[in-house]
Amino acid sequence: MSTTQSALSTLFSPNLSMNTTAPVEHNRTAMSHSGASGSELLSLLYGLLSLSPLPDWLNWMIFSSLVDSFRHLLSRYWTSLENSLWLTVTVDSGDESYRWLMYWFSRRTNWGKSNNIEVNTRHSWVYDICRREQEEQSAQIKYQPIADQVYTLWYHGRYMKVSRKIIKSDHSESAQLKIRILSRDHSIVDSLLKDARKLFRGEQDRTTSIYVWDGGRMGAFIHTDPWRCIASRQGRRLQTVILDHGIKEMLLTDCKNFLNSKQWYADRGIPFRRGYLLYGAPGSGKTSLIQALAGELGLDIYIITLSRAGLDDCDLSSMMTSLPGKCIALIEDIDAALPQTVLNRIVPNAGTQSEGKTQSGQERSCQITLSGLLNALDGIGAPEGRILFATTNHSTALDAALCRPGRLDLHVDIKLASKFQIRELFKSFYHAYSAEDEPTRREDDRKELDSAPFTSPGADSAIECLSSDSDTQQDRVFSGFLHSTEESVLTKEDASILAEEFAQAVPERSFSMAVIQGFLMAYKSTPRSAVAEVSRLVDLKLARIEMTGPTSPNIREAHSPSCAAESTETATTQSPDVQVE
Ligand SMILES: Nc1ncnc2c1ncn2[C@@H]1O[C@H](COP(=O)(O)OP(=O)(O)OP(=O)(O)O)[C@@H](O)[C@H]1O
Repeated sequence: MSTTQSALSTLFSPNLSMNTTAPVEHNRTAMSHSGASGSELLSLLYGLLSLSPLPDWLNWMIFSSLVDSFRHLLSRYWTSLENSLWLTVTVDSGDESYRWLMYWFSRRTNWGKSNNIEVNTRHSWVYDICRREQEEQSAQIKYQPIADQVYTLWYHGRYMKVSRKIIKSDHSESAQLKIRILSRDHSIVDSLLKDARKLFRGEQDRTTSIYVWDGGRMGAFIHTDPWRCIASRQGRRLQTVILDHGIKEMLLTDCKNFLNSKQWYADRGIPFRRGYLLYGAPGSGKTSLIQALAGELGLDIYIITLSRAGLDDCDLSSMMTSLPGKCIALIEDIDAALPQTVLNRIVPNAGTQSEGKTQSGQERSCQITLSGLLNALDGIGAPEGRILFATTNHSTALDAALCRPGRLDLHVDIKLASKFQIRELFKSFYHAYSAEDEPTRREDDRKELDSAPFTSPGADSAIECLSSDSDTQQDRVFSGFLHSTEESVLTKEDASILAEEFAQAVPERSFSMAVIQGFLMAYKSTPRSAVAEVSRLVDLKLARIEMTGPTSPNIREAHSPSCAAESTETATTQSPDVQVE
């Protein structure tokens, strides 16, 4: 047997020994394992080549190319056969459904049984829910598929393979989920996506997640998602935010109308974005209102911290473009983050007026320019569908270009507490549903507590340390209201009567809701004392809160002249259905 013939038999079957010097008998025996068709074909080729007048080396070349083509054909045939049997779905991490599916997979019990598992706190939306469940119900933490590992599972009686691949490029990193289902029925994919979405949304509806931007980095590691979930919790109820009549309702309706108007915007070629500026004194409820609205609208909050060290226009732009389709983007204290030079043009020392929100340290590291911010808000890459909320204690410090419609469409003045707010806050402190349920016990408790002289240590010391004119700064160990641990519940009627008395005594628009809340906190167990002692609140030096925002109507149009500088841009009112006071 020639060397060529031996090589032929070796090449034909990959399972055979690559030892070309092995005896023919051995190779023949081995070949018999590769099946009758293989050996017949080999014999045929062998016969043909032995007749060939060509030299051995040429025969060998012809044969190897023939075998190669055959293999190639076979693998193509096999792939198309496989493709016809399997449905393959690939989902990129940028797509919303990626999250649904990752969450759905994290809930499959077989991840927990696998030897290779990954707990990825980066996708902390998934992780947070699991953690919360664990805390609340002692449930087991679920895991997600590790990268480059194939997992198998059954879904509705269909066999399924799942793998996750990390795709790296020079500057970015993303992930791709590949799902293969042994089925030819496309409806199984629909069903899987619907199930995953339902599970995800069902969980999401109950919570508001708060995200911060970290550029996809966590320590030295680069991750796919630049937003990190820092908290996932039940949204604050809108009823617990007490504002003057109509403000909450107006904002909620406006947000809802906006979210339902996607087609309307598309038809007119208007960018589908909406911005709100909430301005007013510190502690008047701006952040609380945004949280409550997010809960009511079922949206997550993405916090954009402009004062983040080293953040520049480029980062800001990628921050904005990486926002998901539907969310609330929140820029708190938008004035405090802008460079001093921008603010000084309008309000000298604006950066130092805000209580506790001076720009010290920030201005040095802040590399955001006004034009960078303007472009990020409604530039070419700015995402559609998002709602932007910006808060400030100095609305007059903001550049008119920033306040114009399209960037901050609606401006709402959240003022210091009105009589109505004071009354309602008082009621919410001392009236609870349980009062009706167990009137007798509560009434007894109340009588006992209220008949006692004013002894609440928290209230007493807080008032002592805050009210005395002779107090020197050095003598004070703390300032503020101590929190009383006990609480008292009044009947609805009693709560209303006392609330009225309390509201009468507190001057309107002089205190923020946060200050009044702090005061009442010290009297949790003694509502009557809160009323009796209210003059001490009024006398507080602490109450010298400077209202720096305009005192004009609560809501103003975005192109209101109260935006300090004249804008050279053309103001276009986007939504005709805005109710302007
Ligand atoms: N209108 C309100 N209704 C109910 N609680 C309020 C209201 N305003 C403020 N509070 C309470 O005061 C505290 C501070 O409120 P919040 O952070 O929402 O104020 P803010 O206006 O965002 O303040 P800042 O401008 O300093 O960020 C919270 O504990 C909140 O519960």
